[in-house]
Parts: sequence; C-alpha cells; structure tokens
Amino acid sequence: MNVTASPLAETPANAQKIDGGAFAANLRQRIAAEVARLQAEHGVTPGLAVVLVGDDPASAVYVRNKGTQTEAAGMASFEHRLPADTDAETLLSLVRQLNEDQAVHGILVQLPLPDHLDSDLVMNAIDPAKDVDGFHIFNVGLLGTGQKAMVPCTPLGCLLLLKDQLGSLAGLNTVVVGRSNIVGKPMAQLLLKESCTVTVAHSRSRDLPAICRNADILVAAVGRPEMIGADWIKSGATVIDVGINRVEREGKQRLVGDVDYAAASHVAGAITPVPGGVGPMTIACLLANTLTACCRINGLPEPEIMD
Ligand SMILES: NC(=O)C1=CN([C@@H]2O[C@H](COP(=O)(O)OP(=O)(O)OC[C@H]3O[C@@H](n4cnc5c(N)ncnc54)[C@H](OP(=O)(O)O)[C@@H]3O)[C@@H](O)[C@H]2O)C=CC1
Ligand SMILES: Nc1nc(=O)c2c([nH]1)NC[C@@H]1CN(c3ccc(C(=O)N[C@@H](CCC(=O)O)C(=O)O)cc3)C=[N+]21
Repeated sequence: MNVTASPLAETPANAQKIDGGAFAANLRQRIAAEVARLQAEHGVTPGLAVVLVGDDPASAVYVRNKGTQTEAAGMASFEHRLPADTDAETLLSLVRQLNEDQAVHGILVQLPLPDHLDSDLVMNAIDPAKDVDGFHIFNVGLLGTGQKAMVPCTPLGCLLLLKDQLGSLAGLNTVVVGRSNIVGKPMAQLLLKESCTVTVAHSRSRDLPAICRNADILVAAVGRPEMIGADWIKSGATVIDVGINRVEREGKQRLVGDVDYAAASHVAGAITPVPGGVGPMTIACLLANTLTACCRINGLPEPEIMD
C-alpha cells in the first residue's frame, strides 16, 4: 500500500468534462446554415483571409485547421504565406489590399509575428469592420466601454461555454490567470460585462494559489504546462483551460493545458479538456465573427447564432 498517497486519490474524479469540441461542431453547423441562407437570399459568400508570416509549424497547423473549417462552413478561405523576413511595408500593403478586397470580410494576421515586425501597427492597419480577431484598437476600445464590438475569438468561446454551463454569471468570483491582449484582458472585460467580480493575475501576482482558490470560475491563459494543480482550485469551481502546450510524454508529442487535468478533476465541478476544449471554440467563433462582419459590411441583419 502506498502510505504517502495524497488524499486526492480517495476523492472521485467527479468533474464534468466540458465538451468544447461538440459545442463548436454545433455552432459551426448553425453558421453553415446561415452562410447557405445568405448565399441563397443575397448572393453573398463570407470570405476569411488568413495571413501567416514565417513557418512556425504549430502556427501552420492552426492555419490549416482554420482553412478547412472555413470551407466546410461554405465560406471562402484565402491564405497568404509570407517568408519570415518579410518587411513591414510588404505586410502592410497586403493588409491594405485585403481591406479593399470585396470578397474578403474577415482578416486574421496570425500572432506572434517575427520580432522585427510591430504587431500593434499591423493590427491597427486592418479595417476595424474586417477585424475578426477583435485586436484593432477601435474594437478593443468598444469592448472596454461595453459597446458593440468584434470580440476576440478565444475569450468569446470561453464565455459561450461558461454561459452554457452556468447560465447567469452575475456575482461570481472569477480569476483570469494571464493578462495578454489576445486572451487575458479581453476575457476579463467580457466577465466584467457579465457582472462577475474579476481578478486578473499574472507572473508578478503574489500567492497565486490562494488567489485561484477564491475563484468560482477559473480561466487559465498562461502557457505553462499543467502549472495549476488541484490545491489551487475551489471545490466545485468551473475551470476553463485556455493553455495549449506541446510537451513530450513517454517519447510522444502531446498537447496539455495550463491545468493539471487529471488532478483538477477531483476538485472542480466542471473543466475543459485540452485538446477538445477552448481550441475548437476559438475557430468556431472566428467563423461566427466572419459571418457577422459579412452581414454588417453588406448592411444585412445579423444572424443570432450566438444566442
Ligand atoms: N485555445 C486557444 O484557442 C488559444 C490558446 N492559447 C494558449 O493560451 C496560453 C496563453 O496565451 P497568450 O495569452 O497568448 O500568452 P502570453 O505569453 O501572451 O501571456 C501569458 C500570460 O501569462 C502570465 N504568466 C506567465 N507565467 C506565469 C506564471 N508563472 N504565473 C502567473 N502568470 C504567468 C504572463 O504574465 P506577465 O504578463 O506578467 O508576463 C502573461 O500575462 C498559451 O498556452 C497559448 O498557446 C492562446 C490563444 C488561443
Ligand atoms: N491573430 C491570432 N488569432 C488567434 O486566435 C491566434 C493567433 N493569432 N495565434 C495563435 C493562437 C492560438 N490559437 C489557437 C486556435 C485553435 C486551436 C485549436 O484548434 N486547438 C485544438 C487542437 C489543435 C492541434 O491539435 O494542434 C484543440 O485544442 O482541441 C489552438 C490554438 C489561436 N491563436
């Protein structure tokens, strides 16, 4: 008998697995139906352009997945691959060309960009109406002031899962670990809008485990494999794991989140897996944003697929 076994070993792994893959598949189906209707009634096909600078293999996988799912939804997909040493003017002139292109309703420039390129400058060159990532300063400002904005896909996907799981989020204690412009900050804005009490923690936060233990909803967007253990989690909490970390286990490449899933499922009430949690929701929300952008640009009523 293992006398040093943690008390966790005796607690059943009861947490509900939040199936982001299934939720996203359902969302994509509803998007595809709207795309078909838009084509039949208005002769318009939503188009998404993705720009990839350099040849990071992990980025290439996301870009390929996005392309396949865009086409499966009946949308037009445009891919632009530029070499890692592309200069700023070449990238900016491509963005301007996509801004003008009538067949393109959404523009995504994959981040991070190589160090010599200023990503703020590039994001702010995108027409805000086509900014399906929601990273343009105009959309960031709209979201921050509670106005109708293009909402960043990953936090939007997390919010959809949370509302489906919990209904109203009002009054809940939420902790977002990570303060990036692409996940942590917009996630905090969305939760605030839902009347949550929001704490944003980061690498300089003191006693992170104690902060996290206070959370009814814990969102992890850090980029550190399995950093968050069972003893960081309040009993029954809802845990959203945004992290996508490639690690080697038993000689094989595997994806793990920022949360130790196996340990956390003894304590949490519900938890998203990696893969199959937030990742697929990000792509589904990207398609939803592209559809929304297409309707707004063409002066058509927006479909209510997200409600
Ligand atoms: N599922 C999906 O669709 C997506 C997944 N991701 C994944 O989510 C993760 C986060 O991405 P992103 O926001 O872009 O990452 P960034 O690297 O931009 O930000 C990471 C954040 O985590 C904080 N942090 C780092 N180390 C610690 C630590 N030891 N303790 C507490 N906080 C820490 C940083 O703090 P500080 O600011 O102080 O440096 C920073 O705010 C990554 O794994 C990424 O791959 C990202 C986008 C989409
Ligand atoms: N401008 C920009 N916008 C982004 O939204 C953006 C970005 N840049 N740079 C990179 C990050 C990361 N990201 C992911 C999207 C989908 C999955 C995804 O589909 N993940 C699958 C598994 C994928 C796999 O097997 O590799 C899953 O978690 O189940 C992951 C990560 C978007 N990002």
